Amino acid sequence: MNSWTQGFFDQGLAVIALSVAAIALLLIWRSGWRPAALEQQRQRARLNDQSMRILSSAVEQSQSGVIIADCSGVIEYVNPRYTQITGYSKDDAVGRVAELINNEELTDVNNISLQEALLLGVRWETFMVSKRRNSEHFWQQVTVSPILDDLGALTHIVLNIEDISDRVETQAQMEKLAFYDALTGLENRRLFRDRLEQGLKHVRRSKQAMALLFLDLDQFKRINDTLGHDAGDELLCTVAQRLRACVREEDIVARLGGDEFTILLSNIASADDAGLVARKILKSLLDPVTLSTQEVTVSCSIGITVAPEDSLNASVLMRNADLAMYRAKDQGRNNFQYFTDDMNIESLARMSLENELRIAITNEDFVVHFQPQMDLSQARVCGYEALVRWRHEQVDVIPPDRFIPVAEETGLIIQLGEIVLRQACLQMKALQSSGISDQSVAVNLSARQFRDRNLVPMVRRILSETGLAPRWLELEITESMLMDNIEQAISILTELKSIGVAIAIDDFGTGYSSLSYLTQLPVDKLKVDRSFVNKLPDCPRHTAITTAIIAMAQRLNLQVVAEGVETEPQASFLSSHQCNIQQGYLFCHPVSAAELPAQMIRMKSHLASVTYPQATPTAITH
Ligand SMILES: Nc1nc2c(ncn2[C@@H]2O[C@@H]3COP(=O)(O)O[C@H]4[C@@H](O)[C@H](n5cnc6c(=O)[nH]c(N)nc65)O[C@@H]4COP(=O)(O)O[C@H]3[C@H]2O)c(=O)[nH]1
Repeated sequence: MNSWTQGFFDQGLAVIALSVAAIALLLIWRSGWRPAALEQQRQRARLNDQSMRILSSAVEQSQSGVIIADCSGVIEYVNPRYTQITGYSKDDAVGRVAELINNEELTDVNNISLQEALLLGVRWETFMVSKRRNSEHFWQQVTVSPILDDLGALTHIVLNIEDISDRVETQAQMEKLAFYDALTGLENRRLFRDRLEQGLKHVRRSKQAMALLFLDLDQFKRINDTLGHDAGDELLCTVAQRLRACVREEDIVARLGGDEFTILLSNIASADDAGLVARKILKSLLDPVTLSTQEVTVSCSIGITVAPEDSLNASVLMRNADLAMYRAKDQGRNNFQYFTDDMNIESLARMSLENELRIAITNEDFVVHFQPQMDLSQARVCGYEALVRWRHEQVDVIPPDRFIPVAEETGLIIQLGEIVLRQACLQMKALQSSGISDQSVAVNLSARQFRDRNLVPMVRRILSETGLAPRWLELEITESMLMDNIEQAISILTELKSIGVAIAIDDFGTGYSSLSYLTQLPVDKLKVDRSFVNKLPDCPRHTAITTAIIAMAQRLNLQVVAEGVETEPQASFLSSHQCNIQQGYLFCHPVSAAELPAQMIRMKSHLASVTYPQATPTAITH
């Protein structure tokens, strides 16, 4: 081959080679194979793999149970948490139809059915009770998410399951705390009020009657104080059970607090039905209750109001029933009373009395009257009882029986008591300055004052303010005040005695005092109640009681005072039985301080004209 031929041949080969390479490149190009794209594709596949791995490990380790089912609901996958929650393993679940999917009744919180949600391709959520493999029920929150293909057709369904049993339980407990009484398990005031409102709506619609009963246990405080709070709690639980047993399933029984209960009787035929239930309750409560070792009997007072007759307003009905309950208490307890309109009038009058009393206390519109106490053995006045009167603009003078109970209930007695004590001490001090000696003044303490923490400092302060020596002040407390809590009473009395004042027990004989407790009390005087004195000397029972009290006082070295002495035979009987200190209309009515000097002259001449029999003291054998 010549050099040209050789050259031509070489050139031809090179062209062919280039062409082949170009075609090959073209083919490669057309086939889409490019080195960079190939690399990208590989990378994408790697990323896909990686994210699949991440996703599947996230699903595997998820704290929610996950089920993946095909479009017909057949389970293809469940994660370990699902097994943990339900107890069903992968093998148990895969291949089965997820029952949830085929349940056409299921509706989510937004009121859309599961089937509708799957059709629409939207998320669906609900809360439901389900069963674990071991048959235990549990609360679950289920979220269903449909997986659609490019054309929007359903290919798979993903179910997320949360075990919310603990949350539901906590919520239920919180609701219980908010709506139920922790001690008795009965509904509380809040829920009762709600039920009452609901009940009233029903009454308005159906025209059916409904009754509201308000119950308060009689003397519960005494049981609580004497037997302790645990016994009190036990009693309240027993009462709650008995109340529930007296009414129908659909009736509501609630504890408002303390010893107050309410009952809502729905759909009653007539108001008499409520009376029947009240009678049943009174009877059932009278069965004795054994509290630890002690057997007690409890009664209650019940007020009844009826809707729509009395009102269709919840607050009014509550107030009506409360007023009727107080009427039942006033009627001697252990009975029931229906609400009547006059109770409203009474309560309005009481409210206005309370308001006026507040103003009177601010203005100190009170005057203290003094009733002399006579010592018949020495024919002289030995002291006075201070008795408060309210100087009212329109009524002139209001007696204490009308306003002391209101002052006591409202707590105004604390301020009023201080006003009385100050006036009494000032007056006594004035009498002493006018030359009178050997006379003391007795001031009544109410139950609330007696338990007031500031009582002792207040007495001390008034004595120092007025300059009256403590030995000329006597404080009168009633027997029932002592019986409420004997230990506490002893400690208060001991503190009062340490100031140097004397203590008298008023209305003695009306409570249930026994000699054993009387010996423990640091007291100086017993006052025989006027209910015994006024039947002397003819009533054998009252003469027996009076002489027994006098004998008891002597044995305990206590002074004895008879109050309410109205006749000479009463005075003679008492002095012949060694009760020489007497007080009553026979000698003098309670009078203002200004009237006292004139009364003293009158009494002196009275005492000079009568001789009272004096008993020779009998030797007391202990
Ligand atoms: N039938 C009759 N009654 C007589 C006779 N002698 C006195 N009385 C009345 O008997 C009451 C005696 O007072 P009390 O038993 O402590 O009973 C007192 C006392 O419990 C209470 N009270 C009066 N003043 C005060 C006070 O300042 N504080 C407190 N906490 N209570 C007071 O009001 C109650 C009634 O007081 P008053 O109406 O002043 O009634 C007084 C007095 O006027 C009598 O011979 N026959």
